[in-house]
Amino acid sequence: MERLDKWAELKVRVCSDCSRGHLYEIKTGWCLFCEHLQSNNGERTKDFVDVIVGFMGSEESEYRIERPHIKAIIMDMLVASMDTSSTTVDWALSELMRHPKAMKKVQKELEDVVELERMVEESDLEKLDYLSMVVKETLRLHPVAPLLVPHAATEDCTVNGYHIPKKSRVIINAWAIRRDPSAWTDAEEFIPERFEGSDVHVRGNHFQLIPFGSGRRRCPGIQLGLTVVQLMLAQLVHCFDWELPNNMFPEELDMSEALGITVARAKHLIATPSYRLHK
Ligand code: HEM
Repeated sequence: MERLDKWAELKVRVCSDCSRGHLYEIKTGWCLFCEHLQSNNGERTKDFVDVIVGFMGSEESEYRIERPHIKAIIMDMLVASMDTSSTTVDWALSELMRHPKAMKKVQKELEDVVELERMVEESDLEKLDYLSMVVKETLRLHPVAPLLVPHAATEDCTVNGYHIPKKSRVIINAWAIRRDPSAWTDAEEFIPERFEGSDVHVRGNHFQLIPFGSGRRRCPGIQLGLTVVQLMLAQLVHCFDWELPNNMFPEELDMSEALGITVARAKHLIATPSYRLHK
């Protein structure tokens, strides 16, 4: 009910330049496109929208991009990036709270690399090896899109003796692969150290770990997704110590999964932060 009421409050605003209606807040009176077109004078750093707007109506470019395409691309990016990234951070923080030793190890790494006088920055991430292992292990245990996205065979093929006719719908169970005992020891356990000295990555070259899929239709947002998740998680555990409510023991934290296209925690993670930086 609450959510419906919120939608009812939303008013369609009209851009004062192109006169099209938009559902989002228009700060300048212009919509996203007109805002970008008006301020495309080299004074500010170009963003992603500037780059695609630059292709609009261009005769020379091999791409024919117009407003509806840009809207669809931005919508695709928002839908594909928001839940996936935030859910991964939620699972990572939950796992760290269930494993206080791992939490201490990440915080110690952050203290050594960043210290406690400032916040973590994106440029610090490449030096945070243990944090990167924690994120990999989280994506192994909690692939947010457990069945990836349905694929279709473009030609007849045979995999492991199974014939797959052209145009069949193929669904990959990434969730089951990550707990395959022939690929992982103690598959159910959260052990970031398993990636120490290992070249197994999440980018789709190692089929035992494919939280972003693999091949030409794998997630195109891998780099952005990993950066956002690592930076958010680093900031949360660098800036704050976290405590579970009612003196709950770490192992009592409920890790049940909710069913959905992306698999989130069934119950919200409730934890109390206390600030730990010196500034
Ligand atoms: C932790 C973060 C993320 C995870 C775990 C994730 C995971 C996935 C997975 C599993 C797929 C399906 C791949 C397949 O079926 O083979 C996918 C597709 C996709 N992702 Fe992500 N994603 C993340 C972040 C992002 C971000 C940040 C963006 C863009 C800004 C993005 C854009 C897309 C798009 C556009 C597709 C569809 C690709 C296609 O159909 O060709 N994702 N993602």
